[in-house]
Amino acid sequence: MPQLRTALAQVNASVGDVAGNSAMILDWTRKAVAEGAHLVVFPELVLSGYPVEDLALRKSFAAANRAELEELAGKLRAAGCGDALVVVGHLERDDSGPRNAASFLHGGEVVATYHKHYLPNYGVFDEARYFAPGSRLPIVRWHGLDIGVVICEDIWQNGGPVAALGEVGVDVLVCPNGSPYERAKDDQRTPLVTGRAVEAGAPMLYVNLVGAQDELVFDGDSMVSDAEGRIVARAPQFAEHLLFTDLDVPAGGYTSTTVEVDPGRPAFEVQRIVLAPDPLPGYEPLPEPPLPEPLSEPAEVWGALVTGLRDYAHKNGFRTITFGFSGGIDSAVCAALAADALGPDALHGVSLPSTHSSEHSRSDASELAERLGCHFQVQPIAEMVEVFDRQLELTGLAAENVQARARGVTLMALSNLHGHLVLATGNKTELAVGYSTIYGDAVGGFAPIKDVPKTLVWELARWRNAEAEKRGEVPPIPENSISKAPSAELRPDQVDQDTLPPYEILDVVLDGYVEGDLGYADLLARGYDAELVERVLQLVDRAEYKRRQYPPGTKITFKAFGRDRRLPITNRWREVKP
Ligand SMILES: Nc1ncnc2c1ncn2[C@@H]1O[C@H](COP(=O)(O)OP(=O)(O)OC[C@H]2O[C@@H]([n+]3cccc(C(=O)O)c3)[C@H](O)[C@@H]2O)[C@@H](O)[C@H]1O
Ligand SMILES: Nc1ncnc2c1ncn2[C@@H]1O[C@H](COP(=O)(O)OP(=O)(O)OP(=O)(O)O)[C@@H](O)[C@H]1O
Ligand SMILES: NC(=O)CC[C@H](N)C(=O)O
Repeated sequence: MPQLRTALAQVNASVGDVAGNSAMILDWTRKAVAEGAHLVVFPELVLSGYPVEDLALRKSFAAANRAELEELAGKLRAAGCGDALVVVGHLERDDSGPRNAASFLHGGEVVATYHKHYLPNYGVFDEARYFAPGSRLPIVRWHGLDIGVVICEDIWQNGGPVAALGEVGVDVLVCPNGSPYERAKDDQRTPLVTGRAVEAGAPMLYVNLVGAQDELVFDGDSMVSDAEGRIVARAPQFAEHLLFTDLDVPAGGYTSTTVEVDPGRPAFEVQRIVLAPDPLPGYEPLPEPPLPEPLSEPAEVWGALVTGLRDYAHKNGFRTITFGFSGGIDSAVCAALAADALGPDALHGVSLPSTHSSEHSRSDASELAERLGCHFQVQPIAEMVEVFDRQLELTGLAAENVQARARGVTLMALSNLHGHLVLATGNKTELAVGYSTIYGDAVGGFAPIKDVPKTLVWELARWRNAEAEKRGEVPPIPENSISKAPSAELRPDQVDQDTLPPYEILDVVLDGYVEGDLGYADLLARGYDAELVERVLQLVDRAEYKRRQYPPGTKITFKAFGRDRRLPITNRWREVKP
């Protein structure tokens, strides 16, 4: 018979909205308590939002977080939730500096606080810049069970607080997380959660944020592992969710108050808080919900891209979106994403034909709008371009790029006029090799597919159309946009493949150079053509300045351009000597 009903609140917090996040925590705790939860756990830094970046350094922000936490404890009691134990992630500051903390709230009070020990400082994370690491392990005895807490990165490193809690003995381990999505991350996450549960000898309650913050998407995927390492409950990805589990754990009682200090291992101070020493009587558990079906790879990426775009727009106050519909694959995929994220009525597509635009670019663009049921207008740019060409006597590349820039100016004017968010439609492959016009098609506020390699753009288009067919809906993307050869249409009969290697080869080489950080010799050792590798590396290195000025966009890969890959713009190092 179970003795503890737990609820994991997989919620979408907003960075900086301390009052709004607090109201959300209150609301979700009420729902959980109404369903009989004794323990409610929220994600990492849920009160401040995550990541807060340099807001962590601001004393006023840390003080507001701590004050709100204490008020929240009172509000929870006033709302009839004072008998529950609620774990809330929050920012605070003490003499050592800012802390990434999680506190236990009960009976109108903050009864114990844990400070994250391992601070991730790689990839997109900079937590050593912000937080002082903690070394105190509060263990709260609640209805006869000893409950310990660790935070996110604490389970990604060996020999830290989980090992220590395993030694002293806990009955339940809770883990609030802010773990961003990337492709195939679940292959690491699930074994980590189950492995740490086994290590601690206790069920692990892993709760992750959901929703997006700038370039990061949190996919949720909260889960519960039993002490033997079996996943017994799991929340869906990309949706808010309250995950209930009835725990049937034999209370072990603590074995020790101190942790053995191994040389080379961090020391921890165990702090015992007894709130309710006796176990609850056993009760009838809730029926166990089935584990959600894992999403297919393209469905998961699509979910991440939709979430990233929707939350960027909404959290920044945009209700509508505009960008150029060229009839090509990139703008078509961006349009399908925007329609899924904000609804077709929020999408305002614009065809911007120049003298080099083909007939199919216009017809494919209008067919896209028709299929999606979004707004659509045609704004020819030929006359604007002609004025520039004549006045500045433009030829060659300068004349080609003015077309892309006339489009950029037009779209930004429509944004100013109507308040639309402008999307830049570039994909990861183009960003890598600098295949876009700076201040031209690179303008915009958000770039939804900037971390999606071109070959994956096609795969997503085919997948999204097939999904529509399965559901008996109109496939959103015109077949011609998928099958035709990509072209910038900046001069007559131009196609991408005149100047770039075939995308199938390019993406593989880029994967080695960008994601794998391989050097020239390593790439040759993989059997790629030397001349092609040289060219690709030169293109990538030269385009750093352009990438640095590209709009933010959703991260889906292990290494996205931006925070994940920081290279100097002014840089004379060349893998291949000129
Ligand atoms: N290190 C540096 N730091 C700061 N700025 C730097 C710079 N190096 C050049 N620049 C500036 O950048 C300018 C060159 O960049 P930019 O004006 O963009 O021009 P550029 O990169 O030379 O040309 C654009 C390329 O993208 C292709 N394109 C354009 C549009 C769409 C697509 C597509 O299919 O999606 C492809 C087009 O065919 C062409 O190959 C220079 O004139 C200079 O002002
Ligand atoms: N004729 C056009 N009308 C409207 N927008 C355009 C037009 N041509 C280009 N654009 C805008 O500029 C972006 C870059 O397009 P371009 O055709 O140069 O290359 P692309 O990377 O192959 O993109 P796409 O696959 O969307 O065509 C397009 O996605 C679109 O937003
Ligand atoms: N917030 C964190 O500590 C996240 C770090 C961890 N490696 C993750 O990606 O899940």
